[in-house]
Parts: sequence; structure tokens; C-alpha cells
Amino acid sequence: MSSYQDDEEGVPFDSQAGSFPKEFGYGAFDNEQDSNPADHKPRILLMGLRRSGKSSIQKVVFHKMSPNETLFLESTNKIIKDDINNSSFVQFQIWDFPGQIDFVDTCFDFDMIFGGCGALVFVIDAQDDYLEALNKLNRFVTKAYKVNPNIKFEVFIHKVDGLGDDSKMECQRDIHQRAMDDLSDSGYDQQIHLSFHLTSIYDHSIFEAFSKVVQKLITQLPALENLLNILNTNSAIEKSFLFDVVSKIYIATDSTPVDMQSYELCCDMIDVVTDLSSIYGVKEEQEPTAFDEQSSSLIKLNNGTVLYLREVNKFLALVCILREDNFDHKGIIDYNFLCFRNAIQQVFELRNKNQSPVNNSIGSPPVNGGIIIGDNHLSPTLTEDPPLG
Ligand SMILES: Nc1nc2c(ncn2[C@@H]2O[C@H](COP(=O)(O)OP(=O)(O)OP(=O)(O)O)[C@@H](O)[C@H]2O)c(=O)[nH]1
Repeated sequence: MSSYQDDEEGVPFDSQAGSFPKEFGYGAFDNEQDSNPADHKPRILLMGLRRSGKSSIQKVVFHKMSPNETLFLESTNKIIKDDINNSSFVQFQIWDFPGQIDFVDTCFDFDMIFGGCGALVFVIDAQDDYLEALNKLNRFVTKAYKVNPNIKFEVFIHKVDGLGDDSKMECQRDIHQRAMDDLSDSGYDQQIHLSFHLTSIYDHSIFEAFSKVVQKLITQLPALENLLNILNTNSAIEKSFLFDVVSKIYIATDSTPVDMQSYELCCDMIDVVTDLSSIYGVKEEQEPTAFDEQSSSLIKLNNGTVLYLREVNKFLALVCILREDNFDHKGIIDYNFLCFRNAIQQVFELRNKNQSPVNNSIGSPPVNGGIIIGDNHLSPTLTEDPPLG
């Protein structure tokens, strides 16, 4: 067995999971045979050299640690297993590996570790000499692929806050090139796909990158995207994000490209809403959640743009960006939003219904839960007509 420690386990799951049953979540990565139910969640592994920034990423994204505080983080010397139970939707485990770990460590059972893994995030310190890191990346991804070919491989070119725009691009190009050459040398360039992200804990890039990692584990993503597209078209919305409120990860967006500024604005809006709600919105006798089914917010920017936030369930929020003129039809937008919310619920009900025991067999790849994407099946009934009555 591996020598991981459950240091950060024990965050209780809130069974009052808003309007959705709590089993709603990612597709199965059910290779594990452990009896601990937490071990059946999809697993994201954080690997990389020492001091590359793995623990900082985990703390900043999932534990609201401020980036400056990470300066005082101690080096990790055992696998730290963190159960992310923020919401009924974003449920997985993050395993933070010590930088010095290598295959010569016989105390780690890599077959078990990679067998139950959904995504492997390999962190490379862009401010440091990265040749050793690339070497390790190659060894880890080839080993992991041999054990479990379904793993998504994500490379975070991290700490890019210290680099200028040109050096960032040059660094990404160089790392990408070398990593591909290494894969080709080891004969895996056709099989293994690496995704690269430029990240820093000092801006929103780390949240954006993690959003993309998490999205790859959501088997219902195409259905969610499709629903957001329909909502946008029928409500004259320019961009919409479905956010996990606690982590500010967006679990889906429409199919138009994401521009970083829009994402940052939406993140900031979530901060404003949760901060204000926690100050003014909580009655003492109630459970102290800052975000509930009443949550909605409207921010008008001075460039004629409106940000509109609506609660989808206790943990998910829809944040839309649209032109102020188009917000005149707020009734239609609200009505369409309700249809959208119902449709999302249908997506997950369908998934749960169709998730047969066959899909949970050991070693099976993540499955789509039988969701058939398309208007005929989801019938989201979004409309351009004003609500009747
Ligand atoms: N400039 C900058 N520094 C960062 C960033 N992320 C992490 N750091 C710093 O990098 C140092 C190492 O971070 P850790 O998170 O402890 O690194 P680690 O990979 O977990 O290290 P080990 O536990 O030894 O494997 C800390 O001083 C962090 O403040 C970043 O995005 N930019």
C-alpha cells in the first residue's frame, strides 16, 4: 500500500446539497477497491520537483489561502490526500506528492496510485532550470500511461508571474518542444497527449487552468456546454460560466472562447456576492452559508456591460456577461434561466439513472453516464417568448 496520510480528510459533506441529489458528480473512476467511500472519488495527482509550487496551488485554489502565505509552507514529505467536498458537483480528491518522490521509492504502490487517477497535474517551475523537471515528467507520464491510459496529463508551467510576456511564450514553446521530443524518444508521442497551461498563484491563471483540468473529469460537460449555448442564444447573453462558488472553478462555459478578463470579472463578482452575503445575508439561527437559493446579483459596468449572477443550486452559480441594452428583457432572461436550471437537473437525473453497475467495473474508463446530447433528449425548452402569466 502507499504511505499516504489523510491529513486533510474529514471535511464533512453537507447532505443538504441544494436542489440536487448529492450523488451528482463526475463520471466514475472506479478502479479502486478500497473500502473508504472517499477513495471512490476521481483523483487528481499533483506532481513535480520540490518547491515547484504544488502545495501552494492546492492551498490557494481549494483552501482560500492568500498567495503570500504560501511563502511559509513547509516542504511536503508524504502524500497529502485532500478530499474536495465543496459541493455536490466538484467532488474529487487531490493528492499532493512530495517533490522528492521517485519510482525507486518502493513504499509507494504506483499501480494503485495511477490506477485510480483521473488527471495527473505535473508542475514545472518556470523560474528555475526545468531540464530535470522535464526528465521527471517523461518518466512519470510514461509510467502512469502504462498503468492507466485514461489519465489526462496536464502540465502547469508555473510561477510565470516572474516572466515577461515574451519570455512566457518562449518558455512555453521550449518546454512543449522538449517534452514532445522526450515522448517521441520513448516511443509514446502518438499515445500520450500533454496539455500545457501557463499558471501563477498570483493571478487568476491557476483557477482557469484548474477549471480546465476539472472539466475534463466532468463527463456531462458537452451537455452543459450545449445548454449554456442555448441559454446564450435565446437570452442575448455574450458569455456565461457555470461556477463552483467555493473554489471559483468554472465547471462549464459556452463554446465561445474564454477571455481571461471576463473570467476574472466573474470571479471578482463571486467574491463580492459571497463577501456581502456573509456580512448581511446570514441570519444567526440559520446555517451560516453565504450563498443560498436566494442569491443573485447584478453589476453594471461603465462600458455598457452587465454581469448577472444567479444561483443554480447551493454550490453552483451561473454568471453571465451581456450588453446593458439586452438586459431590458430581464423577464425573458430569468424565465430562460429557470428552464436552464431544470435542464441541468434533468442532465444529472439522466446520468444517475443510466449509470449501470457495468460502468463501475474495475478498470473501466470514465463513461458518459448515458447522457445523449441534443435538443431532442434534453428538451431544455429555452424560449425567446416572454413568460406567460
Ligand atoms: N512567484 C511565485 N512563487 C510561487 C508560486 N507558487 C508557489 N510559489 C512559491 O514556491 C515556493 C514553494 O512552494 P510549495 O507549494 O511549497 O512547493 P511544493 O512543490 O509543494 O514543494 P515540496 O513540498 O517541497 O514538493 C513557495 O515559497 C511559494 O510561495 C507562483 O505562482 N509564483
